[in-house]
Amino acid sequence: MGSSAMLAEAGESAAGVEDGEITNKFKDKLGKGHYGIVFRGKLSNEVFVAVKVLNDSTGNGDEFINEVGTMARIHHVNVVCLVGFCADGTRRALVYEFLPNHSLEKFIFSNNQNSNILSWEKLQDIALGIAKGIICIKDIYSFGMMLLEIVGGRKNTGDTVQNTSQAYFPEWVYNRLCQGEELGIKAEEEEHGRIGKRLTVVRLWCIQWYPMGRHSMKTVVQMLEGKGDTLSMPPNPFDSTKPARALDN
Ligand SMILES: Nc1ncnc2c1ncn2[C@@H]1O[C@H](COP(=O)(O)OP(=O)(O)OP(=O)(O)O)[C@@H](O)[C@H]1O
Repeated sequence: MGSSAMLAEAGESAAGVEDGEITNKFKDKLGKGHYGIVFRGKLSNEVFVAVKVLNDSTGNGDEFINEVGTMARIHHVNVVCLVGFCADGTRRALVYEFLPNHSLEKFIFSNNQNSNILSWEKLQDIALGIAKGIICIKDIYSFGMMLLEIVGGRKNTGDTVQNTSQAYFPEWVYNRLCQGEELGIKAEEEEHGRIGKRLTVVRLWCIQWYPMGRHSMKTVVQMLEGKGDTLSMPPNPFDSTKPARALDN
């Protein structure tokens, strides 16, 4: 299957992932995502890596190999670099460069109101950086869901949001926007309110029911950069009756 090709480039073998040599027998768990558990590891050249051991998978692995192929072609400063992978029957693992600064999640969902809270400008920069990074995997929907977490994860304390979880519901957000009502975005400055609204509108464009109704990542980048008159109101994302067409150039 050629599963060790990339690791070989890094001077490693797939067996080193499987038998836990790279991860010191899977001792140091970094976290858990939807697709598996991530362990800290070290290659023989002393380079730290993060090894994501995927949940039990089915199928013959073609999809996995295709996915790896796509990820391996992405080289962007804003996207974590895939160092290698391992595929042995249904056991699969991905090896990434190790990122020491924790995940975005930690900063978005921090319980401490005073520390680790990212400014709206920073959040916008991060969203833009990610959009530029994935401009060629075109996963617009996932990007929209991530924006949902970025905006909704902020502590919304305005009177308009009785229940902070409302900010997570795109339908609620969409209706408020249509009625020109406040989104309950906590913003001390007018500009911050504008950024919050911009991120919200972009995310609604990204999660349109029909893929053809979603904006391209190129347009998303322009919207996030605030270029031109690109911040038009999207159709109702949940209206599955009429396929909307995005107004991309
Ligand atoms: N390259 C990495 N370097 C350091 N830590 C990582 C790395 N990748 C993942 N982690 C840690 O492992 C955790 C789980 O990551 P994972 O990519 O599996 O899921 P996620 O990004 O949280 O969400 P999702 O499952 O939706 O992709 C992260 O929150 C982070 O703490």
